[in-house]
Amino acid sequence: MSDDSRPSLPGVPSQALGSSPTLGSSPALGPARAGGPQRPGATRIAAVIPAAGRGVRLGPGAPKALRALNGTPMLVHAVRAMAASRAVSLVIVVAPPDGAAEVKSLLDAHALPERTDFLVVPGGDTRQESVKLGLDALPPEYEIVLVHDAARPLVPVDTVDTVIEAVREGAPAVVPALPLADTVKEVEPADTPGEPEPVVATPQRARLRAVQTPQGFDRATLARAHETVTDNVTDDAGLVEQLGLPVVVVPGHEEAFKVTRPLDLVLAEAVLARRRLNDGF
Ligand SMILES: Nc1ccn([C@@H]2O[C@H](COP(=O)(O)OP(=O)(O)OP(=O)(O)O)[C@@H](O)[C@H]2O)c(=O)n1
Ligand SMILES: C[C@](O)(CO)[C@H](O)COP(=O)(O)O
Repeated sequence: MSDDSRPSLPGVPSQALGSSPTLGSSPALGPARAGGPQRPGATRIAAVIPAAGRGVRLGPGAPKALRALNGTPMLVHAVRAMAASRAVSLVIVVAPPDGAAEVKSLLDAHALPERTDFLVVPGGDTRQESVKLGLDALPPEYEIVLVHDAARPLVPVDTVDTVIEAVREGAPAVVPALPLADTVKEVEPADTPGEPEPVVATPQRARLRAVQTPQGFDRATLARAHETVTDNVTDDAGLVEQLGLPVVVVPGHEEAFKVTRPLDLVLAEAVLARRRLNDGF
């Protein structure tokens, strides 16, 4: 059991809405709990969390989003990171296609903020497809949407709020990013793994940024990008770039790193331990 499972916290169990095929054509929009009080006219902001990946690079085991960090599933950390922003009133979790019910139960069993609504929908074969499925479940009144990897469970709330602020100020797409520590080479990829790869170019490092999530969007722009761009790209802002629209960069955070390989789990647990120390627990 995770270190913070709370099977019967008031207000928690009904939030995560299952999207099992038995629930009909709009399963994700089942009996949503009404969100917390909204200022009349306030812009509604939702976060979509693609969590349907297998985590092949992390090695054998449960789907990556369900792996524990300090006893709590990575996905729960990521959901809490989005819900930590008071501006976010809905979180849509895109679950492994065969695991939506399990994800719903998982969210039911963990304490999540009362003011936020939660939906669970099944994902697709690629991250891009999963994000699109999450967007399809977004109720019409949401005007700003964040897309956040479940695999970046420790992003601080200040980073989330910085992204939101830049979208509110009018940017159609916003990415948090950090300068690179390593020099990057462009190579001619080898046909066989392990074969030498000739260097083609050395991009100027000062012009490069490592991009994180949450990425923030004007909802209509992101929906259009997902509907019209057919190339498979590795992040959502890349789709918006292909529409010819500007993408704004704001400062990322080193704790927003992506848990991709086994060593990243070690780092994530160390970050959590440091937070506990700093919080005096
Ligand atoms: N079909 C997919 C593939 C990925 N993702 C999500 O996209 C995020 C970033 O992807 P990545 O870190 O590459 O996760 P995996 O695809 O699980 O990792 P791997 O490539 O090692 O299998 C993750 O939160 C992952 O769950 C998703 O929702 N649907
Ligand atoms: C979206 C992303 O996290 C930005 O860095 C990244 O592109 C996801 O890549 P992945 O290969 O799906 O992990």
